[in-house]
Amino acid sequence: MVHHQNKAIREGDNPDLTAERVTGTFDTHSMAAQIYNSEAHARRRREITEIIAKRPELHDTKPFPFMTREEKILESSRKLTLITKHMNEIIEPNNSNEMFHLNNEVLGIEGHPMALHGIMFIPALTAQASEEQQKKWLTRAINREIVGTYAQTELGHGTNLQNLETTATYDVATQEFVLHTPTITGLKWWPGNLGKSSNYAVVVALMFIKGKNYGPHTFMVPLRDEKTHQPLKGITIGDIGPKIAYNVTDNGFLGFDHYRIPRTNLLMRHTRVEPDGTYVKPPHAKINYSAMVHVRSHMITGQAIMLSYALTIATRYSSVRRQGQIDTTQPEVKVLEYQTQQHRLFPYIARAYAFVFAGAETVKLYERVLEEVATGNVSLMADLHALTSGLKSVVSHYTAQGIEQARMACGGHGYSQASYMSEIFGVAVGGCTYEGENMVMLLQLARYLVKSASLVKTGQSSKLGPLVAYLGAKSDSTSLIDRTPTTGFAEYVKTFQHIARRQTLKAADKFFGLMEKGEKRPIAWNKSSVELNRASRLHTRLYIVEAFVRRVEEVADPRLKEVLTDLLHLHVNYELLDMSTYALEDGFVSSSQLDYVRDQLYFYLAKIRPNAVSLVDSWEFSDQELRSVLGRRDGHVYENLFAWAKASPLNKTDVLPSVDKYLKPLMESARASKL
Ligand SMILES: CCCCCCCCCC/C=C\CCC/C=C/C(=O)SCCNC(=O)CCNC(=O)[C@H](O)C(C)(C)COP(=O)(O)OP(=O)(O)OC[C@H]1O[C@@H](n2cnc3c(N)ncnc32)[C@H](O)[C@@H]1OP(=O)(O)O
Ligand SMILES: Cc1cc2nc3c(=O)[nH]c(=O)nc-3n(C[C@H](O)[C@H](O)[C@H](O)COP(=O)(O)OP(=O)(O)OC[C@H]3O[C@@H](n4cnc5c(N)ncnc54)[C@H](O)[C@@H]3O)c2cc1C
Repeated sequence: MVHHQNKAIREGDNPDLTAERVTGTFDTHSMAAQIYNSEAHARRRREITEIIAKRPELHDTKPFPFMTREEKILESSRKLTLITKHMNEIIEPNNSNEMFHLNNEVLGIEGHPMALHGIMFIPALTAQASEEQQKKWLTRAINREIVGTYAQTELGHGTNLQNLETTATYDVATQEFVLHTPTITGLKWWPGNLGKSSNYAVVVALMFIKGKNYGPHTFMVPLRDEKTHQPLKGITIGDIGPKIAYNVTDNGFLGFDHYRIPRTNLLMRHTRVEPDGTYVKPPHAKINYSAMVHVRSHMITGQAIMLSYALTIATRYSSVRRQGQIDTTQPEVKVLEYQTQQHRLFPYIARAYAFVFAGAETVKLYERVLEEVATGNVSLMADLHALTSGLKSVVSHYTAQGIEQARMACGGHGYSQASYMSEIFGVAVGGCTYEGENMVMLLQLARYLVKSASLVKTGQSSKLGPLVAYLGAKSDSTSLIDRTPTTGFAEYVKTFQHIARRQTLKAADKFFGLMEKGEKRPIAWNKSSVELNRASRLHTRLYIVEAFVRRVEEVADPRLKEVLTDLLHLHVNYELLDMSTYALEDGFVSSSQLDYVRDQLYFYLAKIRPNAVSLVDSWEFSDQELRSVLGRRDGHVYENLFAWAKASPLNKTDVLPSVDKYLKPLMESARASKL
């Protein structure tokens, strides 16, 4: 048997797809180790996939698009129960990476009844509950004796936390907090799994003590009777209805009617209220926002994975789909031969790699900050907040764009739910909104950039943190791209730094200038906000490029290094063209340099072409995880599309009741009236 570099090759596969895999120049298992940050983790992913493949009870009983929402919820609860029962046979206990993979394989991306339990409820209790509180709730939560969510957003307020309407008023006499929803707009609205699944929630409410508003605080709140699952007295609760996607998750509403909880249900790791109502403030005003920072830090990787789902589907399909000719004397070509198709897909393949590398760095920083905050050191919280705010916005935005490009690259079949593209898009695009609407989060990063710009302007560049140190550096007078013999990326990085620096300083100038002219700070901020967000995007895109460069520099295997270097070339040239307005406007890059950048882009599209399928195969998504007929590993698309169509519930009978009831009588009466 021949050992190929691409480990996805199997006998009997579509030969067009096998031919693509044979040309791969690198070992896809080794690339998976880069993507998943260690050989051990990549291997464990494969082992988990194999275990699941052998357990039919963990497979979908029918394709998700053929199920109603109720059926999907039932099916996902069945599988959730099974994986909870057999968890220790499948994954290492408490390994969140393995749990994430297990969920993606078995439950899929549409959510499940305990999605928020793992993503926010447990992280909130871990970071914000005191040790005593953790003994009481965290162990029960980890054991899944109770199911919880994170209830913050309201019908009338999501972004602006200071104006939430839900109040928690301290009653000194009974040592209780009274939770209350004063209006319809104060109903909690959106929290995942709040509607039907959870019996507890970490609720965010404005805390009032003796008439004083202490702002948003987090409380552990029982919602339903633990035995009967009936809502408790004083609680109004339900599902908010179907959404664009993510419909297995019961996003919910919640109202409180003077609902009492003990004082000790305020999460008190960092903040305390004494029995007499004395408030002990936390070491950082935003420390209670930790569950949001947790998701923002991890969702970068989650988004990269969803982008890669779509790219895997589109790249594999483009290798088996033949349409038209390039040379009219030759047979029809694979659509992947078209430069336009390559240009549509390959830069996003590069972005997906860039995002997953940036995501890994973000999680590392998050874990460091989590450890430091636990010991009272809050010095890096602002940096982490700025970084994750920018990354969640930029990455979710390009992920949604990339998925949509991948869908269109599949032509008509991309529009069928057999491709699963619409669900992948719908779930991923939610990331532009949840955990902070993208524009709002870019503005959070902009606050950090403006402060940094002000240090530069006042000659205090030495005080700049490592993420923004480049703002204090001097630019060359022009970019040296194409003017130096070096094949490295230093000139590109310098050019991105120049662009981000110039835009940041310019936007900050606009903001400070407006204030100097007498505008009040918030008005000046609003009038500068488009320019400020441009700076945030450019800063974040620079960070992503740098994270990509750092990773490529670390890679030792020469075959991997070569293909990753090709991808990085593609990435920097594509990004620079995409932001060429900024590069051209002060003459830092000339139009002839941009011609060079364009040529480089086309060169690397062609160079990557033989590795395209191997680059997407390296993510090692199983068919069960992808849930896409078009993206099947074996490339047998057409016969399976036909089988899928035949399985459509509409094809259970030859004549639908709607035809019997309406269309037949309509046609009959039309015929009769002609007589
Ligand atoms: C291996 C595992 C892989 C896992 C992959 C996981 C994938 C995950 C997929 C999940 C899928 C679906 C789940 C969806 C779940 C969704 C949940 C939610 O959406 S929960 C609700 C989220 N809501 C928000 O994000 C609201 C956004 N709004 C805010 O965050 C705030 O209101 C904000 C920040 C806009 C303003 O806050 P506030 O009004 O309090 O601020 P001020 O104006 O008073 O002060 C600003 C000041 O504070 C600093 N700040 C703000 N936040 C933080 C923070 N978190 N940390 C540190 N500092 C913070 C800010 O920088 C300003 O500082 P300044 O010095 O004044 O400039
Ligand atoms: C799939 C999904 C899952 C969710 N899960 C949860 C959950 O589990 N728990 C939870 O509590 N919430 C959850 N949410 C809610 C989510 O966090 C909020 O919808 C999100 O934070 C945005 O807030 P909003 O809806 O109030 O938008 P708005 O703030 O009303 O945004 C509307 C528009 O106003 C703009 N805007 C608002 N404020 C400003 C500003 N200061 N400056 C400039 N522009 C501004 C925005 O950019 C946007 O264009 C979820 C939402 C979704 C879609």
